[in-house]
Amino acid sequence: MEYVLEVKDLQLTIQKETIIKGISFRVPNRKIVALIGHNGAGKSTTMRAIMGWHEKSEGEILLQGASQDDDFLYFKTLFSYIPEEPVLMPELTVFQHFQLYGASYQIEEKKLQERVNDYTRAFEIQDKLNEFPEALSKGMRQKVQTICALLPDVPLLLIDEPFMGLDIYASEFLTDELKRRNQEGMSILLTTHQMEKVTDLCDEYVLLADGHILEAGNIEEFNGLTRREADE
Ligand SMILES: Nc1ncnc2c1ncn2[C@@H]1O[C@H](COP(=O)(O)OP(=O)(O)OP(=O)(O)O)[C@@H](O)[C@H]1O
Repeated sequence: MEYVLEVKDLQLTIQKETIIKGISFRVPNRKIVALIGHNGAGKSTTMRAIMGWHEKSEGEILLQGASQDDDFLYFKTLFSYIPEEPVLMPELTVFQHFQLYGASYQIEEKKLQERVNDYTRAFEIQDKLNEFPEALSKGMRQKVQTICALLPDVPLLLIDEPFMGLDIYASEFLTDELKRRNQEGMSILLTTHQMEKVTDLCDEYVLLADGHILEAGNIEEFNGLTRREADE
């Protein structure tokens, strides 16, 4: 199969307002695709629709050919997600979050332990394993969430503003790690407002504006975002 993700004619309505207005795009195998656009363009809503957090009103979403509508439990094993805002569970410690991800993605114990060690060291939170989220700074919570999503070997990683809130070292490590995991075969769909990350990391882009796709193509063809006034 040539594409890991296929979004076909996706339409989504929230409180009677159509937010996503019939978009189609694909993420090819082993590629990094940027979903870009101004605030409110519909990037996070599209991400949430792919994950099944928002019910779509029309269209189809396929991961490795498996439809979101057919076997959602299986569909969910094919991606992991870094949300824009960390959503950790207050009653679980940092390490328990990692164990939960290990169990839900059936990660082998030795591999889980290795990845937890490597990532907590790289993100400089190895001394926080027994802390609860409330004792962490926002950036540290973001790091925990990021590590959770990086633990499994999934075909597709979805990341919404991955660099926001991370310090410079963490941001550089994450950039390199995304490149490395991509080399190993993981495809990535990410949103970011940091255009230098788009050109550094991504192979292709999809430019959203007001719930439509304005342009899409190879990253070499990307000319940057015009000012919002110029779009209207
Ligand atoms: N739960 C909701 N209820 C009502 N409107 C919503 C909801 N979620 C999103 N919207 C609206 O949908 C539109 C798209 O929002 P979305 O968060 O997808 O944009 P975005 O491109 O991710 O923006 P940003 O760059 O600011 O994160 C906005 O007009 C927003 O107000």
